[in-house]
Amino acid sequence: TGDHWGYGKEDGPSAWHRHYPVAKGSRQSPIDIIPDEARRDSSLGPIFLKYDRCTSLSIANNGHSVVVEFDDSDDRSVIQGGPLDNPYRLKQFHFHWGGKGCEGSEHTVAGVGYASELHLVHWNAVKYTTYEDAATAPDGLAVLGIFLEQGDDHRWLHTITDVLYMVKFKGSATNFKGFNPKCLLPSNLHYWTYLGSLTTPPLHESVIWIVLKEPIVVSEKQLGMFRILQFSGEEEDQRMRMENNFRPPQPLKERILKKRC
Ligand SMILES: Cc1ccn(O)c(=O)c1
Ligand SMILES: [Zn+2]
Repeated sequence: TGDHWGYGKEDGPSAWHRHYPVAKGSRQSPIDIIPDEARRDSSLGPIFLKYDRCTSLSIANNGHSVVVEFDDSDDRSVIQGGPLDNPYRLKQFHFHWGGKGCEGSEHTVAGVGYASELHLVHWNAVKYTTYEDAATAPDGLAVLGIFLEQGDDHRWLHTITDVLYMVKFKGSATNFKGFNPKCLLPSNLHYWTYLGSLTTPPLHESVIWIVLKEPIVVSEKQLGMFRILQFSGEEEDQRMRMENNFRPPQPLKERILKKRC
């Protein structure tokens, strides 16, 4: 049992449509962002990230990425403003990355990918009772996407990379309290926004995407730490290094990409 999908040749993004036909839907993610084609929308205000009282709980390897889970039992940490009609509660964040020296982001900008992409997943607890309900609703989730560019060491990312050895195998998890993802934000919160989907199965078309224009900078050494993770469990014989866990861009179809400069 468990997930039958992955990022390999047989079970990767090009095969996901067999079990998840919405993969060929009208609002799939990620997309290639073409800045010149993004429409400036005067109704789009700034986004506000109220993470000061956030409560991280654990860090885990779910066989597809490394995920930091938060206590989302109240509105202590939310994203609001921008394209959002109400606050969305922070539930988890995770990363997508490539192989050594290769691109690994999900969104691309004018056809160019970044080394990695951080996704902060929030859900609409005003309209929906549970995350699961929100995850299937057209305005249920808001995911903040942040590009990671290779360069100097990131001052705070080591807080995460230092504990990755504890969640090397699929299904492993450990306590991870007191981490505030505010330290992973770039200085400028200008963004693109569009209506899309989860980028992993079940690929629900329930995400209001907010992708920041300014990447954060992390070192190749820090990126390399993510590659000690394995897709496979400790008991499985073939060792499968966790890398290239990204879905390529999907057709924009009838959607408009908007921006707030
Ligand atoms: C909810 C969810 C699940 C997977 N990914 O990649 C996302 O970006 C968001
Ligand atoms: Zn993601």
